[in-house]
Amino acid sequence: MANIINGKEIAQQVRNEVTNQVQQLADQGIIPGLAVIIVGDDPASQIYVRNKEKAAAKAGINGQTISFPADVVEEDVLNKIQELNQDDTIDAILLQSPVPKQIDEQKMQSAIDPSKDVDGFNPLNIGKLFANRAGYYPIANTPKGIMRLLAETQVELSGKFIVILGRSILVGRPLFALLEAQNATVALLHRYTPDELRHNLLQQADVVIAATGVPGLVQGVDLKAGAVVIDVGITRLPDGHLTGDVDFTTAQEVASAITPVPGGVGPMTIATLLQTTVELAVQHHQMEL
Ligand SMILES: NC(=O)C1=CN([C@@H]2O[C@H](COP(=O)(O)OP(=O)(O)OC[C@H]3O[C@@H](n4cnc5c(N)ncnc54)[C@H](OP(=O)(O)O)[C@@H]3O)[C@@H](O)[C@H]2O)C=CC1
Ligand SMILES: Nc1nc(=O)c2c([nH]1)NC[C@@H]1CN(c3ccc(C(=O)N[C@@H](CCC(=O)O)C(=O)O)cc3)C=[N+]21
Repeated sequence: MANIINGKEIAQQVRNEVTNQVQQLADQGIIPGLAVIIVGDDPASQIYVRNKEKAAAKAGINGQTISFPADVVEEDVLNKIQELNQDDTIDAILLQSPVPKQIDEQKMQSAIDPSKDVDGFNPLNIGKLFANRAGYYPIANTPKGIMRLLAETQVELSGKFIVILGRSILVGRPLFALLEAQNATVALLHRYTPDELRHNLLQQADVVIAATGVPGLVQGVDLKAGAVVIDVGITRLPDGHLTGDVDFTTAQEVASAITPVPGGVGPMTIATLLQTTVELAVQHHQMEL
């Protein structure tokens, strides 16, 4: 039976670290500022944004949410981003995904000042990540949180074979770069990966990270005995429950460690967002913690 990785507990540890850092900054008269922009009324996005706002307030971060109606014109969002770029009280800007069709998400991501880009979506920051550059730059929080989960669970990465399912800029792609930088051999799978190839690669994987939003994509029989399984997927079932991409019941019989949904990667994403916000504030004020 697998060790169930307690994401909630590790996330709480990260949040305690962040709260301490915020207190140190407060002693110098600095309050980190996080602005979250949300466009439209997607209920799932609304919940995430509310969670982020609550978590920021609890840590002593100045969180503000800017809501636009679903039919907002692109120029209004762009103007808001430019205003926040200029605002000295704001250290971190997040544009909640997805956005309605009339908004060019990539254009918005490029407009966010790279030094306030808390999602790490600006091409400058993505380029640094893929070049494995030294020095500080923001990295997407879900992948960054997963790296912390793996470190806290003492999962060896160097020389291991890792399969990532899903190649989004939010999860799969940055994870590929982070894991490869730790000397793992990484396969990045997607919708066009043939089923047979997916099964073959999964059989060999020491670590499996599923981030597709396809419930049940990974079953216990797919896994190598002792594999570490990280389930990023979140799908709300008709009965209101949340489920991941991994069939937890069969997978936990084969895996050596596995993250649950909820209570695994999700809480780490929120905690890491707060951590990155504080890091950006430290950078802006040229301080060290
Ligand atoms: N726990 C957390 O903190 C977070 C959870 N999530 C959840 O993770 C999941 C993924 O999110 P996100 O990356 O934003 O989603 P996207 O929809 O942007 O990307 C999904 C990815 O999965 C791939 N995919 C779809 N079907 C299959 C399949 N059958 N086999 C292999 N790959 C497949 C897609 O391939 P292709 O590129 O070819 O279309 C795509 O690359 C969602 O459930 C989301 O809710 C997301 C962010 C944070
Ligand atoms: N620009 C941008 N950056 C993001 O990081 C981003 C985004 N857009 N759009 C949507 C996804 C999704 N996401 C999650 C955040 C928290 C939980 C989370 O807290 N999950 C908890 C509880 C979930 C619940 O109960 O609803 C859990 O899994 O235990 C999940 C998913 C961030 N995302």
